[in-house]
Amino acid sequence: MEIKVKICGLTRPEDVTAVAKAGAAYCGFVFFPKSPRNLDLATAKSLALAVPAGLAKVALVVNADDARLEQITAAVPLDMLQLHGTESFDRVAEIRARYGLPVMKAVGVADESDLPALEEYGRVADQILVDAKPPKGADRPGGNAIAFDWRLIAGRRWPVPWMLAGGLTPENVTEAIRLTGARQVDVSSGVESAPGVKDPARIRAFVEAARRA
Ligand SMILES: O=C(O)c1ccccc1N[C@@H]1O[C@H](COP(=O)(O)O)[C@@H](O)[C@H]1O
Repeated sequence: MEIKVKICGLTRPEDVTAVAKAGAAYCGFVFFPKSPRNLDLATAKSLALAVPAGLAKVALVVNADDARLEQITAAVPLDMLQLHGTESFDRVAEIRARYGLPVMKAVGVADESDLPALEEYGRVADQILVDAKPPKGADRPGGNAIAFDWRLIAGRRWPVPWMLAGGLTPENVTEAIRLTGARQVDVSSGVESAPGVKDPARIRAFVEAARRA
């Protein structure tokens, strides 16, 4: 099975073109004001409408309440919600039932003690995103270009499909896939020329490197 790539944090129409051309499976739009990739609803809608069929559109939110989720899902055509905050098991299940979209729950990993949560969220979410835990004092829970020790999850499997994230780059993604056995990978910072500015050559290189694994 071919490795599926998600490129997260698109902000411009040319990013959509680059991601589609490179052959990624998912693209991500960030709705988190403290992120350099944050989008307003109008921009997100116009980007999403430009996404070709076959490239899944994912909205990344952080502890969003119902009012915010209603705004986003009403304005932007989407294929998946990515919950990247401290959403509880019940909240994940509630969002999944209420919005009619598959839900991917991000879980931060720094050491062994973080692994049981992956199993537990795997019982309520459609997919899990295995990401690095943010550093203390970070102003966002992801998108920090930080990797965790991939050996922690080598050979582990969960009840639902999962994606590897955190500090991935075109230079390290082949090794990350070989070590962890991931079949899906997610990147934001590693394919940028500056925070929030995607680089088409790095996007292409990332997808090619993931396929080489
Ligand atoms: O990208 C962001 O700004 C962001 C903000 C808040 C939560 C998550 C965010 N990004 C996600 O974090 C991981 C890892 O990103 P990186 O490749 O290390 O930059 C990825 O899933 C992004 O979608």
